[in-house]
Amino acid sequence: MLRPVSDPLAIIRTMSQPGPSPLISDADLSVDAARAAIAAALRPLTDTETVGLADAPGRVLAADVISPIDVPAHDNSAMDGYAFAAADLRADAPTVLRVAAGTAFAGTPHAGVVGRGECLRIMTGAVMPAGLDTVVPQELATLAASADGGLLTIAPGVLKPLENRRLRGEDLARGRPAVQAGRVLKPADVGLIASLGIPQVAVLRRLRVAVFSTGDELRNAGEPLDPGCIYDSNRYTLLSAVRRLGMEPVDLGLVRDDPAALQATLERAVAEADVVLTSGGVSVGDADYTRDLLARMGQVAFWKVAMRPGRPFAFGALQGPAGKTAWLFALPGNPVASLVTFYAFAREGLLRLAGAQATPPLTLQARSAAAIRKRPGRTEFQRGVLRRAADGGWEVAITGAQGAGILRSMSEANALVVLGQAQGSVAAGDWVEVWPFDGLV
Ligand SMILES: Nc1nc2c(c(=O)[nH]1)N[C@H]1C(S)=C(S)[C@@H](COP(=O)(O)OP(=O)(O)OC[C@H]3O[C@@H](n4cnc5c(N)ncnc54)[C@H](O)[C@@H]3O)O[C@H]1N2
Ligand code: MOO
Ligand SMILES: [Mg+2]
Repeated sequence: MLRPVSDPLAIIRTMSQPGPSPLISDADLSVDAARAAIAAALRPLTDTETVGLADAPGRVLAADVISPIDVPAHDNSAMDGYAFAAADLRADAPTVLRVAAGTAFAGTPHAGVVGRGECLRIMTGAVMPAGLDTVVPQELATLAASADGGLLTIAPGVLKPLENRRLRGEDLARGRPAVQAGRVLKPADVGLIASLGIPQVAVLRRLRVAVFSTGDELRNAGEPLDPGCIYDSNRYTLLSAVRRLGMEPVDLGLVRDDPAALQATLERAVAEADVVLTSGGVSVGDADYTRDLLARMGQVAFWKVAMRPGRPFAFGALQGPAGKTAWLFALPGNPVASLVTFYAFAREGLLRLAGAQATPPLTLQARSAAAIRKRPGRTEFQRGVLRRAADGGWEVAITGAQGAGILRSMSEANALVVLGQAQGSVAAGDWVEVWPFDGLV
């Protein structure tokens, strides 16, 4: 069993000391203040494990990888052609070189000596023979037979000295950091580490994220739909989002609107995971028990954010019966609000806990394809399709009705359109901020 490395309750307590802190307030926090508070509270886990390179993509590197060798390990040819000494290259007249015996292949260095006035047949990646420093690609030279082998002619001006040679250590010199701790390893990182001859790396252990849905009306897909009920979508949305972030989802299923059942599930979630993601029951309805329970089982930093959708969103920490603690993101029940608050808050928080470096959403500016009505006061996250306009620039179009329960609007979208708290309506052609979904994975 891995131990939690930071104490969520202690951190939340520090944040909630009397003073200018905006936390533990019932007023709506701005999106930026909520994000900053979450970032300030969370400390990355430090438990590490070793994985082979094949299992490394998507994992968070735990320590800098330092290159133990020069890459490449030797000067080598960048082209198939002929190697020779730059001192033999003539700028004003054809360069004529005698072709020495043998060939330098990648993996089989040439053993002989190549003298001045000579060249050697060489393949891409082959070690540059001693004394040679320039390669002419075969298509830029003419080979003619001669009595003692062959003669190579290079016309003036087709090549500069030292061209087509790759230097030892030019990719990475020995002792240099190759990949830094905190990197979420992508294919190029894994390849770079392999190029250093390192077969396994230390990564942070996967963050465990418990997910459950609350509500008497919820049924699992595959079950009959009783009157007044709906199928649970949030749990599948959130489990997918957690998995896409490379973390370990813990599926705790459906929980009825019953305080005892909810408490039992929360306690199990705290025992089994680093983070608990709930959806539903955080508003003010008569069956919204999550909020009160959270306040009893832990500390809640804030309840409400000045945003649409997603206003009833809570962040805090929970303590289980055995003293174990876990972070809590209580997301609103409306399906769009649930995923928007995941993207706006939970995603970055989870990545930070997982030890990943700089993780804000990738944003860009796009022109709005049509007018968008908005009142100042809350940040709005509308769902949009980002595409290239006729002039080649980015354009975004809203995906129809934007109700917080219309999950289709999110499914058809490939981006969120983020309209700032103070902003009013947008005219067609105005620039708006966009968070492409690809940058949120
Ligand atoms: N008087 C007020 N009522 C509401 C307010 C408010 O400020 N004052 N806020 C509204 C907003 S905004 C939202 S969002 C919701 C949040 O409600 P809860 O988080 O308490 O969620 P529930 O009441 O449990 O459900 C709301 C809605 O979402 C559906 N739902 C819930 N869970 C799921 C799920 N796993 N899969 C699919 N759909 C789900 C649920 O059936 C309800 O329709 O409160 C507003 N009310
Ligand atoms: O979070 Mo609510 O979605 O604003 O309806
Ligand atoms: Mg409710």
